[in-house]
Amino acid sequence: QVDPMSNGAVTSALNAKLKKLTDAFAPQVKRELGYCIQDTDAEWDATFNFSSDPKFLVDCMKKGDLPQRVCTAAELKFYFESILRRGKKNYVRPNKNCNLSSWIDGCEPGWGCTADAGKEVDLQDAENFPSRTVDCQGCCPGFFCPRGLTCMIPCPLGAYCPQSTLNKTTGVCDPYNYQPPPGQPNHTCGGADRWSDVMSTDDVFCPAGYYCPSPILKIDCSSGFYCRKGSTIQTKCLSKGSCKPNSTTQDITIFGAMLVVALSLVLLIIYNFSDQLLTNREKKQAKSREAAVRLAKETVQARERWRSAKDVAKKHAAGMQTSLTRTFSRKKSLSSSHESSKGHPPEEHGADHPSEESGEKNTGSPTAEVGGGGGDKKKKGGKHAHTQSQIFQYAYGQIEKEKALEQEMEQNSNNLSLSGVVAMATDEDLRQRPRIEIAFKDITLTLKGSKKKLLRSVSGKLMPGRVAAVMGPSGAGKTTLLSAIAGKATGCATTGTILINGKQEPIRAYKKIIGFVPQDDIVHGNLTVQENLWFNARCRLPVEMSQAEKVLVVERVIESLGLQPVRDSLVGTVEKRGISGGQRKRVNVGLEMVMEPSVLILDEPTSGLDSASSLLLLRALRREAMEGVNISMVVHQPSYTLYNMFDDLILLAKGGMPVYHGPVKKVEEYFKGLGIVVPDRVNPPDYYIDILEGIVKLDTNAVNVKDLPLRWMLHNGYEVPRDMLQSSSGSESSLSGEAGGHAPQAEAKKSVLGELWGNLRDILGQKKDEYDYNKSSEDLSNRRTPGKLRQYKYYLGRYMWQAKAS
Ligand SMILES: Nc1ncnc2c1ncn2[C@@H]1O[C@H](COP(=O)(O)OP(=O)(O)OP(=O)(O)O)[C@@H](O)[C@H]1O
Repeated sequence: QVDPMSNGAVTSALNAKLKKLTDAFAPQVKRELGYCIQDTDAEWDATFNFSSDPKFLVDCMKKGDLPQRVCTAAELKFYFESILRRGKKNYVRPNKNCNLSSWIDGCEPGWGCTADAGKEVDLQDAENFPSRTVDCQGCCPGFFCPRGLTCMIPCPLGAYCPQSTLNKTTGVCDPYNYQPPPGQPNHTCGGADRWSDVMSTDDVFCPAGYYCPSPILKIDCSSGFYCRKGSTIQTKCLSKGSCKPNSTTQDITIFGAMLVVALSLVLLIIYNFSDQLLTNREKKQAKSREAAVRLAKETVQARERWRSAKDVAKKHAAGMQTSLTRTFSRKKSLSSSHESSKGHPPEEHGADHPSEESGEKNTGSPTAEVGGGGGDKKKKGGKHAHTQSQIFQYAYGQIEKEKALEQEMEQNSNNLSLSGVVAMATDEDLRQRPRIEIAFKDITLTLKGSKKKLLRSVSGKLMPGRVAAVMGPSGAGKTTLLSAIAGKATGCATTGTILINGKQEPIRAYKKIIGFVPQDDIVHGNLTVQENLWFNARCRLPVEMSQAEKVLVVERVIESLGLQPVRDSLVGTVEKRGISGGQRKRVNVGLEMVMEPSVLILDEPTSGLDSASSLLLLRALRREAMEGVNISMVVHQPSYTLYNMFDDLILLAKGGMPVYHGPVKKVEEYFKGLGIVVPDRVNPPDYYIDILEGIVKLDTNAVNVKDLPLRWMLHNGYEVPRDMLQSSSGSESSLSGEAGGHAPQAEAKKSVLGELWGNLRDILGQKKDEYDYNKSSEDLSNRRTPGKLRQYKYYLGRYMWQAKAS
C-alpha cells in the first residue's frame, strides 16, 4: 500500500514492518487490510508519530475478530446509497442493526460491533445484511464507522483515521466532529465516523504539511519537500530552500519573479529585434524604391532617346523624299502612286507603325518593362506585381509615365484650360474617379440660437475636373460655405438645396469619397510622413484595391507634393521638432489626397507656404482634377501665377454673400461691366478683396460696393430676398457681418441664464450635427472601406509605430 518511490528509507522500513505484520494475519484479513498494523514495538511510536493510542490499536487487532467487524459488500452498498441519497446528513437509513426500535451501542458514530455469535461473515456478500450487534467498541484506527452502521469501513489512502480522544472543553471527539452519546458517561470516543462524505468535512484527510503512507500513519513533511492535504507521499520542492519542514506548498515567489524577469527579457529581445527587423525592412524598402525610381527614369530617358531618334529619322526621310520629288518630278507625274507623295513608302510606314506600337504598347518596350506602367499591365492595375520591388517598379513606372504625359499635354495644350487638358487625355491615359457635381441653390445658414446669418442666398455649381478658389475678406464666410457644401456645418440651421449630380441626395452619403482638409492640422506628429499617409490610405481606400495600386497612390502623392526628401522624417510635435511648417501643411493635404477623393475641399492649404510650395501644391491638385476630382479651396492673397492656375473663382462679400462665381478668366470682364477696372500692375484678386474690405474706394461711375451681391444675383437672374432688396444701397447691415441682424437692445436684455441656456443649446446642436454626420449609415459612394476591426488593427499598428518613434 505504500509507494516505495516516495520516501526511500522510511517507506522501505514501513513496508518491511507491514509485511512482517500482515504475514501474521489470516490470509483473508491480509488481503483486505494489508495496512492494518498490530505491533507493540516502542520504536514505531518514535519513528512514525502515531497519534493513536498504540494500546488501543493493539487491543483492537489482538481480538482476532477483525473479519467479523469489517463491512460486507451489502453494508458498503447500503452506506454509499444512503449517503448519496441523504447528501450532507451523516447518518444512514434505519437498517437491520440500527433501526428505530433498537439502537445498540455500535450504532453511534465512530463505533462498531462484531457479528452475532461469532458468525463467519462473507465480505463478498452483496445481498445479505449480517446481524452485527455484539461486543461493540470504538472503531479501529485506519477504519471509519458511520453513524447508523455497526461495521467498520477501511479508510482509503490519502485519509488519516486515528483513534479519537474526548476534548473536555468542547465535548467533541477530536479530531472528528461527533460527540459521545449523551447520558452515557462511560461511553468513550471511538474512531473515525465518516470519510466518503467529503463535502461536509475534511477531518479524515491526511492534513496539509503531513503525508500519510497509510491511514494510521501521519508523518511530518521534511524540509525540502511539501505535502498537500491528502498526500500519501511528500513531493520534492524545486529548490530545497523554498520548503521548510511541514510545508503545505512550495514557495514559488522566487520562481514567479524569475518567470517575470525571463518574460520581460524575452519581450525586450522581441521588441529590440522587431525594431531591428523594421529598420531593416525600411532600409530594404528604401533601396528597392530607389532602384525602381532609377529604373523608371532610365526607361523614360530611353524612351525619349527613342522618340528623338525616330523624329530625326522621319525628318531625314522627309528631306530625302523632297529632293527625290524634285529630281524625279517628271517621273512622279507619271507615277500614280500616292504613297510616295505622302512621304511614307508602304515599306517605311509598315516599319514605322510597329515601332511606334512597340514604343507605347508593346510589353517589351522599356516603359512596359518598368513594372507594367503601360499597356496591358496598367489596365490590370499592377495585380501582377507581388514582390516589393515589383510593386515599386510598377508604381514608379506609372508615375514617370504620368509625368511624361502631363508634360506632353502641357506642351501641346499651351493655353488650354485644365478641362481642355483633361479632355485631351484619353481614359486609358488617366484613370477617372467617380465624378461628382455639386450644385447649390439659395444656401442660407443661420447660426442656431441667434438670428445671425453666416451665408445668404448662395447659389452656384462646383464641377468635377475643375479647381475653384474661394476668396473674400476675413470673416466673409468662406470656411462656412465650404463646410456647408461638405455637409459639415455644425450649429447652424441651413436652408436651400444641394444637388449631387442633379439629384437631391444628402452629401453625407458620399462622405467616403469626400476629402476635407481643415485649417488646423490633422497630421500625427509622432509618425513619419510616410506612415501618416499610409495609415490614411489603408483605412480609407477601397478594400478591393491591390497593394500595388495603394503603393502607387501613396507614392504618387509623396512625389506630387514634393515630400520625397522628408518621407522618412518624423512630422514632429510641439515638444519634438519635425519637418517644416510648409511640409507639414502639404502632409495635411496628402492625408486627404491618398484616399482618392472625388471631391476635395481645402481650407487655406496655401497659407504659410512660400510661393514655390504653393505652386507645387496647386500643380498636385490640378493633377488630381485631371482625374475628375472636384476641388475647391479657400485661398488668401494668391500670387498672379497661382491665381491663374484656378479654373473658377467664388468671391464672397462680408455677410456670406457671393459677388462672383464663375471662371477666373471672366472675372475681369464681369467687373469691368460694373465699372470696376483693375489698375495696371495690380493683382486682380487683391484688388477685388481690397474693394470688398473697403480699403479701396471705387470711383463714382462704378457700382456701389454694397450693391455688388445684389448685382451678381440680378446678373444671374437669381431670386433676390426681399430684405436684401430693401436694404441695398442703404443699410450697413446688408453687407456687414451682422447681416440679418442682431437687435443689440434685445441682446442686452437677455438674462445670464438665457445666455447660458443658449450656449448649451448651441453646443448640443453642434454635437448632434457632428454625430449625425459621422453616424450616417447611408452610403451612396460605392466604396467599401476596411471594416472597424481592420481599421482597429491598423490603428494598433500606428500606435506601435508611434510608441517606437517616441
Ligand atoms: N459656429 C459659429 N459660431 C459663431 N459664429 C460663427 C460660427 N461659425 C462661423 N461664425 C462666424 O461666421 C463668420 C464667417 O466665418 P468663417 O470662418 O466662415 O469666415 P472666413 O471667411 O473663413 O474667415 P477667415 O478668412 O478669417 O478664415 C465669422 O464672422 C464667424 O465669426
